[in-house]
Amino acid sequence: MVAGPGPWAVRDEGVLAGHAEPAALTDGEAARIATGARVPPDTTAVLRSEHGQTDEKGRLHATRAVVPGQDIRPRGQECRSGDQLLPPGTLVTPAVLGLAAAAGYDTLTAVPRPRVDVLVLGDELLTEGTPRDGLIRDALGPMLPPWLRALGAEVTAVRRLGDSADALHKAVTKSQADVIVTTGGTAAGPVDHVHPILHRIGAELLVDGVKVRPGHPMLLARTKENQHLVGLPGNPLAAVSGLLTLAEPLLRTLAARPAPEAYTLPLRDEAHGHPYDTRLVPVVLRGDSAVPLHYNGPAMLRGIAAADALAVVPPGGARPGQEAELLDLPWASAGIGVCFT
Ligand SMILES: Nc1nc2c(c(=O)[nH]1)N[C@H]1C(S)=C(S)[C@@H](COP(=O)(O)OP(=O)(O)OC[C@H]3O[C@@H](n4cnc5c(N)ncnc54)[C@H](O)[C@@H]3O)O[C@H]1N2
Ligand code: MOO
Repeated sequence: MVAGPGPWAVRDEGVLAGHAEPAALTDGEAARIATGARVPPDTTAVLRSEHGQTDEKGRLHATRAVVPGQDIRPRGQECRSGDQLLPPGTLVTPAVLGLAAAAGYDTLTAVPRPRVDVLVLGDELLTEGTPRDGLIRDALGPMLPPWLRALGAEVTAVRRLGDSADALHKAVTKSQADVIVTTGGTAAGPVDHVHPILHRIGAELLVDGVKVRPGHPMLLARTKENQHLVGLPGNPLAAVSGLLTLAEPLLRTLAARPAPEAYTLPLRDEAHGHPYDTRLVPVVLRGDSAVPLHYNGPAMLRGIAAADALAVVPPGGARPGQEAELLDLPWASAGIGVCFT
């Protein structure tokens, strides 16, 4: 850095970052300075080393015009004491953490991620190998935790409970999570224990079935103060349906996050509808339209695994070109908060 017009006599001692305030420069004086070091009082400008030349007497000459203040970062350039850096309700992204630290915050007051316990029900579920002898692979145990994390949850437990009513009762009553997500057991079969257990513990059923396909047996209950249970149907795509329409708004509300803007796109092809209920159909987004995918049956995952979104198809179906509301999948929208593992 230099003080006054050149050429300058160069001080022996340079200035490094992280040290005490250096002595003031006097007119006609220059000193070497490291990026990030404190600029001494009365400095006119910083001259980059590649823009200066030293003559045989050791004096420094600028090889291009020196603009007063150049390469000196003034105090308060980005913010001043008392400035509001971000509005309340901002999601704490990695960049927000960096900004907070840079601005000198040691702690941040934040709404924590809701804690979710996942309870996977079903005696027929295998955790490895190919389906055999009437047993099938558990598709929801691997799918739900990263998906829930992408929706802003902290997954505190994933437990496979088989079809034991006692195990379910114990797991639900012992859970300290904000949200319990169960899979399977929502229907009225002999080993469908979700309704009976909710009844037994005196839970308040807030949503008991939804006019949507797949997923119509999905349910939402308040199990105790500050704890909810989302009952996802066992059919894997039905579970996705409940995840995006019951669990997602609940988690978002608990995390004090705003709802995403609703949006529609025209469907490229016809989408078959249910006669009375809304259907959710996996689609890929191509240009300005949504293309319905095959393999969209309640037990299927091939469609959703290739999809960008679920299209909301009204009762009766949708014609080609008809606008459909879309529910984005977290990885397709690449929204802030996406964190899969
Ligand atoms: N009497 C009625 N029965 C059923 C109705 C109905 O309205 N009345 N609805 C059907 C529909 S639709 C659905 S969806 C299912 C929902 O039943 P549950 O939530 O009780 O689910 P399960 O019977 O436990 O399982 C259904 C299906 O999904 C398979 N499954 C379960 N868990 C998993 C998993 N983790 N990974 C992969 N697949 C899973 C399970 O083997 C069954 O095939 O109820 C119908 N019945
Ligand atoms: O609603 Mo079930 O979810 O059709 O499979």
